[in-house]
Amino acid sequence: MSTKQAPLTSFKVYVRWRPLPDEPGATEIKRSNAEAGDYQSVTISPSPDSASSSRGPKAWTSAASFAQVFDAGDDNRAVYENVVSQTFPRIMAGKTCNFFAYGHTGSGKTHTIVGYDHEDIQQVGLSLSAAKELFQKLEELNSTTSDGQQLAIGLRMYEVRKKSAFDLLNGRTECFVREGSDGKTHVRGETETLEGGKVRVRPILMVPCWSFDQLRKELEKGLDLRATGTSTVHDKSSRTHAVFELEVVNKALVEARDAVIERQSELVPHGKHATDVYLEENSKAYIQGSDGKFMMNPNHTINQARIDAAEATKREYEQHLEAAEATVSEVFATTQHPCLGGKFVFVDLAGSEYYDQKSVSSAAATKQTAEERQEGRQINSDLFALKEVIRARALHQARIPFRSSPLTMVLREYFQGSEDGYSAMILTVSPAADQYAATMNTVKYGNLVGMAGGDKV
Ligand SMILES: Nc1ncnc2c1ncn2[C@@H]1O[C@H](COP(=O)(O)OP(=O)(O)OP(=O)(O)O)[C@@H](O)[C@H]1O
Repeated sequence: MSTKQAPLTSFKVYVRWRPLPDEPGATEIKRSNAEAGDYQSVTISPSPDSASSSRGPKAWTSAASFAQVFDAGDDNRAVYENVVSQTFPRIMAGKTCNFFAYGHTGSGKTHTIVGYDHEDIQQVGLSLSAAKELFQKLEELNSTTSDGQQLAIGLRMYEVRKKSAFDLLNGRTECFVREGSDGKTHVRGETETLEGGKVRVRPILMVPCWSFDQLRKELEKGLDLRATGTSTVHDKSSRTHAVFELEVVNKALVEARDAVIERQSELVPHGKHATDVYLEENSKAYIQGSDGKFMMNPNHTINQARIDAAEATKREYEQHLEAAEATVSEVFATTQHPCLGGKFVFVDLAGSEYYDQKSVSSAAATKQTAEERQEGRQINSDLFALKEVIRARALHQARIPFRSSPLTMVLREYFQGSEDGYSAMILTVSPAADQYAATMNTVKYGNLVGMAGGDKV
């Protein structure tokens, strides 16, 4: 691992080499890094003599766009301590920090974000290590906090696939990604009709966890539901972007948010009734004459009192909703803990082999089904959109293209979550010679992202 730490700017990109896969005949590419100020550049070449060869892939050197480079010998703990741990002051101030793993299938994204060993602290992925350290900090605060204000970690886990999100803590329920009239992205499930005509649309479920063991068990249950497709390279290849969110919550916040969902359910039938009454009264007020034209119906007077009564009831329920929303704001305003609402977001992005589908060999492309090709195109456009969002933010552009893909729509809340939040991307790459093209594509993508990030614009 390079030991130098780049300053904590708004976006940083890291490179992580995985060990050479234990396969017969596996050979390594040549690779090196060079320091330039606080950052590093990476040089890769397929074999020691290829730089001078006139045929085949050549050596390639990135710009100095990487904050740090982790070697194959660096374990998850080392990555955690260098990438995530330093962001705690922001989380404890209630901000949002996002961490993305980007790389080719089998390069170590899931290994980095969640890990395959959930017990050994050296091996657990970044999300579990962050949960562990966060619980330690919350326990200290809880020791001097009254009962109702005790802090916990709210866990959300979902996968984004095509235009939907699948809630991993709620039986993989499909939720739809939409923009609301308030300009915010809403990720909500199917409409459920409840007793008394109430209509509920649930957001992604958040499970409050009061101990590390509880959180780990919930996470493992969610992981069992992760979709795995087939891949020519890695049979557990994920074709989805998996999002793991850890938010500092307390009982009052959980209850206040539940009350908002409840008040929204109650409002829906009254809103619908008010619209129905208005339309009914107005449609009776007009009749069609023999010439086909509409005219006032002389036998009907609009019952304005009926319309007003329905509107008044609707308004009453709107006020209940406004009061519930105000309670959520009040919980934040009156908390003794500024960390309330602080969020870690870890994203295990879909395989980078889908990025720039033009580079997929025709042999590999013909092996894909039509659905796989369509899925590949969507992943490609998600990853392109993510790069553009990061770029636009770094350049402080007035218009950030969050709407370009369902992935960036979902991520909007996290990017906008707090003004001085922080994001990092870890490029996971393989040193195997037969993965050279994939590695090159990953590093090139990260180079573009890293060039845009933080203070390098
Ligand atoms: N840095 C690493 N150290 C040790 N083992 C690793 C490392 N990176 C990956 N591996 C191992 O390689 C295998 C594939 O890794 P992983 O499942 O994390 O890949 P992935 O990038 O998430 O792939 P996919 O996109 O197909 O889901 C796993 O068995 C994992 O434990």
